[in-house]
Order: sequence, then C-alpha cells, then structure tokens
Amino acid sequence: YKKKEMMKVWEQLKNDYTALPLIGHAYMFFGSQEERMKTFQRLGKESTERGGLLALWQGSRLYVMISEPVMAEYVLKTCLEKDDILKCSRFLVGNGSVFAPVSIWRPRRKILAPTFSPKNLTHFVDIFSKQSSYMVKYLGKAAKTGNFSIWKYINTYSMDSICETTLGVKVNAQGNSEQPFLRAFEIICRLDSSRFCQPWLHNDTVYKMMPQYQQHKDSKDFLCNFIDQVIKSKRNSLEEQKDSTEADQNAHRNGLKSFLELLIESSGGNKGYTDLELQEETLVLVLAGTDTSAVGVAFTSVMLSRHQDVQEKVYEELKEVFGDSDRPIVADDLPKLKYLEAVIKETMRLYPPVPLIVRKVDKDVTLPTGLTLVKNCGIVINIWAVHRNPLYWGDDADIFRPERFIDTPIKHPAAFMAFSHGPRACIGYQYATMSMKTATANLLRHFRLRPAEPTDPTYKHEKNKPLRVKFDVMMKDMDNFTVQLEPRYK
Ligand code: HEM
Repeated sequence: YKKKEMMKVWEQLKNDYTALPLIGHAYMFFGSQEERMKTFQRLGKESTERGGLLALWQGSRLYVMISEPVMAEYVLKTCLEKDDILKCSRFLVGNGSVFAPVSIWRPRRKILAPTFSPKNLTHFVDIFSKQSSYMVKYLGKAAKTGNFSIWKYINTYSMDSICETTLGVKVNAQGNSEQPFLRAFEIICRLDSSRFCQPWLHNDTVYKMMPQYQQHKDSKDFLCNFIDQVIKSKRNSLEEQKDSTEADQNAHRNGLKSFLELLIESSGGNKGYTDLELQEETLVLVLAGTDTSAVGVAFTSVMLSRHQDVQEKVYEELKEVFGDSDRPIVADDLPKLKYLEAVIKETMRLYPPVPLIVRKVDKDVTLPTGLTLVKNCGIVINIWAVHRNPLYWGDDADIFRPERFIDTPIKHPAAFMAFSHGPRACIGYQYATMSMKTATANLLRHFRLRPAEPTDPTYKHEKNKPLRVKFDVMMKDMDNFTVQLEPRYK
C-alpha cells in the first residue's frame, strides 16, 4: 500500500486516538461483541460530529469511516470493490456475487437481476405465507409461557422460506432444530463471525492450521454437496421436461420457479452457468438472505413489544385488510400494509441488521467535500450512524417513531440505507421486505407481543431505552430477542 499517500489523507483527518506500531487502531475493536458494537457506535457518533468522516489505521492501511449520506452515496456509487478484509468470506462462497471482485460481480449481477422481477417475487409470497403460518403454529406453544427468545422461530422461518424460494427444496428447519442443513449453516455463521473479528485468522493458510478449520470445512462441504445434488436433480428434471410446452409447465406449478431454475434460464440454460457457478450464486442467496431478514423481523418484534401503541395501530391496519378472516396472506395484501412497512423501516433505521459496509478505494476518489481518498484506502460506511444523523433525522433521531416514514419526505435518498445504496446495493430488498411483512403480519394477526419481564426486579421498563446490541457480523440483540406472547382470541 502507498502509505505515504495515505499519510497525506491522515494529516487532513487525524484524531487523538493513539495508533500502535504494527496494528494501528485495530486494538480498539478487540473485546466482546457488545464492546465492538459500542466502539462502532461511538466512532460513528464522533464521525458525525466531525462532519461525517473519521480516519483510523488498521496496520498500515488507512480506513475512513463515513456517517454522512451525501458522502456515503458518492462512495457507494464510485467504489464498488469489496475491501480485502472481506476476502476471507470468499472461502465459503467463492466468486458468488456478494464478495466477488468487480470484474466477476458485474456480469453475475446482470444475470441475477432479472430473477428478482416483481412477477417472480409475487409468486414467492405464497411460500412466505405458508411458511409463516407454520411459524405461528410453533409459536402457539410459546404463548403464555412467560419470557422466551423469539429468534429461533423467526430464523427457521427465514431459512425455510429462503431454501424453498432459492432451491425449490423444503428443508423444514422449523420442524426440526437438528436439521443438518440448518446445523451446518449455523456452524459456518458462528465460525465466520469469530474469524471476521480476528484479523490474524484472515489469511487462509493460517486459518487452515487452526483446529476450527476442519469443522468449517465439513460444514461447508455438507452445504455444497447438498446444493450440488439439488442442482443435478433440477438439471435432470429440466431435461425431462424439455419437450413439454412452457404453458404445460406453468399450469403444473402455477408459474412458480425457484431462483435456481431462474438462474439456469437467465444464464443461458445448458450453455449458461456451470454447476459451480450455480452453487456459488445460490449459496450467496441463502447466506445473504436468511439471518438479515430474520434479524429485521426479530428487532421489529422487540420494538413492537415495547411500543404497545404502535402495535395496536398495526393491528388496526391488519383488521382493515383482513377483517376477522383467517385467510392466508396473498401478494395483493402487502402494498395495503403501509403502516407495517413504516414500522419495519423505522426498526431497521434504529437497528440496521447490517450496521457497516466495507469497501475499498480502487482508484483515487475526490469526495464532494474536496478531500481525495487515495487508492487502497479502506472505507467503512457506518449505517448505524447514518441512520441516526440528526441533520437528516432531526433531534429525535434516536426515538422510535414509524410515522416519520409516512408524514415526512426523506431528506436524502441515502439517509436510509439498511439495504445499502448504489449499483452494488442489496438485490434482495423487495424480496426481504415482502418476506418480513408477511411474517410480521401473520405473527400479529395471531398474537399480541408483550415486553419481556425484567429478571432484575429493580429494572424499570422505558420504551425508548436503547436495546443492548452486539456486532456478530450482523447486529443482534444481547438479550436474544426475548419477548412474551399472548394469543389474540377472535
Ligand atoms: C433485511 C434484510 C436484508 C438486509 C438488511 C440486507 C442488506 C444488504 C446490504 C447492506 C448489502 C450490500 C453490502 C454493500 O453495499 O457492500 C446487501 C447485498 C446483497 N444482498 Fe441483501 N439484505 C437483506 C436481505 C437479502 C435477501 C432476502 C437476499 C436474497 C434473497 C439478499 C441478497 C443480497 C445479495 C445477493 C447481495 C449482493 C449484491 C451485490 O453485490 O450485487 N439480501 N444486502
């Protein structure tokens, strides 16, 4: 890296934090997951106070943290390369879109984009609806039992929906917590999350010498073999159906196609993606889509349990759309649930499932402020801080108020960026919104969420008290999304 050039940037942004020899400021991120998140929150706030930029050294590389939407938008449109710090994730997903270098990502994004068409997504709502009704059934057992963590129920709903829409396979994670696909996925998420936060494990050669490597490899092999078998069987059945007309096929399956089938088609059929490319792309969807959406619904549940008035307003909206009927949710219902959507957005504003985005400057870039970030600088977009920037969200930026998404136009298109911004933003944002709305609507039609009873008798409930959160690649609740449930008798 051109340290001399980076030093010039540092001179313009420098702060009082001591940079240690060799590691720079990396020591600030040591410690527990909760401490790490607190550090990101504190630095984000400081960056906002300094006009939106803060610089820190990680070894010999300079990272610039951004918490201001105008600059964040500019950077997310011009710097598309993912940072080297994320390279270790390629160990699992190879060249799958999410972490791939730009030269590989660009053509893959073109192939992936049409699979997320409104028509395809509309078909998926039936799957979200059915899977969330299983979630409601399993949650029935937790109702009236006092404090419990809602995470497992929501996360397995999310996994079942993602697997069915991506691979066309019912893994039934909700019915079986020992389901091998779920277990392998959980092991990988846990190991990757701890690897990500320990820079000395980023090097593949070093990681391969560590005891946890074998467990990671076994789980990765399991997931890849599972997906590989699904791909092979899908290719065979497509071959068998070759002679039937498209109309026949659509009539048989009601037009529903999994992402896997759609990717085979959009990449050019038999002459398109190889099995490895299909495996990488579908694995990316499972990884990028499961925990993110689950965290979104789980934080929404906790916020609704604390804000009974907001929950009642959502319930009123649900009654307007569904009346007293128990009918399944269909795609046409979702656009009518506007207040629910505002609640989910407001939750993700305060508790974005992905609190940070990391990119790399691949050629010198001059920010709207006139500051030039030189090639090889790292960039951290602090979504947490962007979402709480008072210049864009007002003095009540830290307060949960869903109405702000209804009664006031957003001040800048990148002021809300839970799904990122620019050409490399989340391709699954509409999918995620539909899935989260369906799951939350189904949950609230059947249950009233109540806040968890404090285990410490001296603790006082305050609805606006910030939740304790941790950085676990995604942001999660320290109390594991604990709530209480009461059935809503009709
Ligand atoms: C609440 C749910 C979700 C959140 C908060 C979320 C957030 C994000 C963010 C912040 C990024 C961009 C990172 C960057 O700019 O560097 C991203 C990328 C991505 N997301 Fe999501 N996501 C969610 C759900 C989903 C779902 C359900 C899917 C798929 C079904 C998905 C698929 C992807 C993919 C493929 C990318 C990579 C895009 C690219 O590099 O072209 N996401 N997501």
